[in-house]
Amino acid sequence: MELKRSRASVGKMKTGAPLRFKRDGMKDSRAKRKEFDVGESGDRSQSSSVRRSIIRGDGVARKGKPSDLRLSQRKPRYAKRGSLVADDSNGGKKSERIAFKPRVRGREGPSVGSEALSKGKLKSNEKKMNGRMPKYGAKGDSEEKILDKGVIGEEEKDSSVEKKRVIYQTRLLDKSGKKIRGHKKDTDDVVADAQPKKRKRIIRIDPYDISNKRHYDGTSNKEKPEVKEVEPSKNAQFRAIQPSPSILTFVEDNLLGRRRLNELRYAGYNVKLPAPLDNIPFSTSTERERLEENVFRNKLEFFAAAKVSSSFPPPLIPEIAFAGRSNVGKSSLLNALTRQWGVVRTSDKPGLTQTINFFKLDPKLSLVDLPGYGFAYAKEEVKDAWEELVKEYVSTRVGLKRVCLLIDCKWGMKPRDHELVDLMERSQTPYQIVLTKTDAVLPIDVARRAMQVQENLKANKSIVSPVMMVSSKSGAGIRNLRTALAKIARFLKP
Ligand SMILES: Nc1nc2c(ncn2[C@@H]2O[C@H](COP(=O)(O)OP(=O)(O)OP(=O)(O)O)[C@@H](O)[C@H]2O)c(=O)[nH]1
Ligand SMILES: [Mg+2]
Repeated sequence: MELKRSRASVGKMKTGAPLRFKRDGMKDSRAKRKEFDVGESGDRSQSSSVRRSIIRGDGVARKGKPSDLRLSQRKPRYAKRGSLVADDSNGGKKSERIAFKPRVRGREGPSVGSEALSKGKLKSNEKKMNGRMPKYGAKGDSEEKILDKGVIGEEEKDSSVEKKRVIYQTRLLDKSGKKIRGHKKDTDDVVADAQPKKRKRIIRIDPYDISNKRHYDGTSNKEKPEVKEVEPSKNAQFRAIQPSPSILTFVEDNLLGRRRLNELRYAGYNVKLPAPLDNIPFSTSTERERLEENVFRNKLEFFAAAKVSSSFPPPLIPEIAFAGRSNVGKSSLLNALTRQWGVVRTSDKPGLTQTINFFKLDPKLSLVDLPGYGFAYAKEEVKDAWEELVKEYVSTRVGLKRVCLLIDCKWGMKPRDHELVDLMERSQTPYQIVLTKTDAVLPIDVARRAMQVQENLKANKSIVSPVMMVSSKSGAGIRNLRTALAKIARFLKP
């Protein structure tokens, strides 16, 4: 066997580039593989540290470093897919692109023949490598063939163009329009693609691997899961409320709920005022004079505060109390009713009013501002004490003519509100529900809330109808509440 040294490789010998050889009579692809195999050892074989020998194709052993052997056993670095190598087929002038070398598992070692592995450690190492490499048997052989096909050079590529006879199965119909089965028709010869076909990627599945399998959890897909009837949320329940026409009319007539300025303007209100509907903040006595109810024209005067029941003033004058959760707007409502802003202190911080405050409005009537219950910026024990005080007041106070139970229109009645209602029911204290801050919600929601409260408490006996709806900010509904409360004063005896 004779090896030809390519011109290009001879030229590169001086510069340390790898050598390339071509055997006569060997297929080009084989020859190139030989190039790769012998590759790196090239001129390094001149090195003094001789440990191994590399067998050349003609059986002559060449000396080289152990690394050379390692490299030769590995896939050559420059034999990557699409890499360029010099070849004398082109006269050594140009570099040519060789075909893709497909990756082949387990057969990437040197393709030296068994006769070549006759000397030294190389043989034993090669054997070791072969022992380590997975053996695919017949498959490996086929892959070897693919490898050979894969590395064919340009010349062989041209020669490997073969004409294939491709048979297409066409559908033929008989006269009745039925399909004639099994008819094959020869078509024209089709020139197959000259490019070598890409090898199909085979994914081997381990039949014993259960890591990716679904575990059977005992329920079959056919069985329909029980559909639990989910109770609609509180919000959904609220949205489903249909207010009565009378409530809706009342809301519209009194411009309750959130309104646009234009709407108020068309209704004849001076929107430049902070509270155009009824309230005139920092009102003077002349403005109070215009109030429709005499009793509310009087000056509101603070006369007592109580932290405990023992410090309640004597029940000489009939009282109307304002109860409710903290920050619901009790103190603000007192100011709005009397058009006397600043007499009763208000704050956006829940828990401002901490004592029971008594205000004299008329020789026949006093208004009582109660501390709130529920959330407040105060210690738990203090809040509990307020609640107890309020409960004691509404259930035992002599001369208490009515309790206005204020409910925030946005949030509705809470459990503590119901507690107080129950208490007043037990003590037969007359109470009236007043929805506050109606300007913060839509008119329809004001109506819904009124409807909801009315429905919830319709069985109660001490409740005074109807449910009042007010806004201390816009003044909506204040006039109606005034009228309702003035009636109490009218029939009272001092
Ligand atoms: N938007 C709007 N805000 C209001 C209304 N009434 C009161 N407020 C506001 O609500 C906050 C609380 O008002 P207060 O009158 O102090 O409430 P309260 O019930 O006396 O509160 P406590 O004394 O802490 O129990 C204040 O910031 C008021 O401006 C109303 O009708 N509409
Ligand atoms: Mg208050």
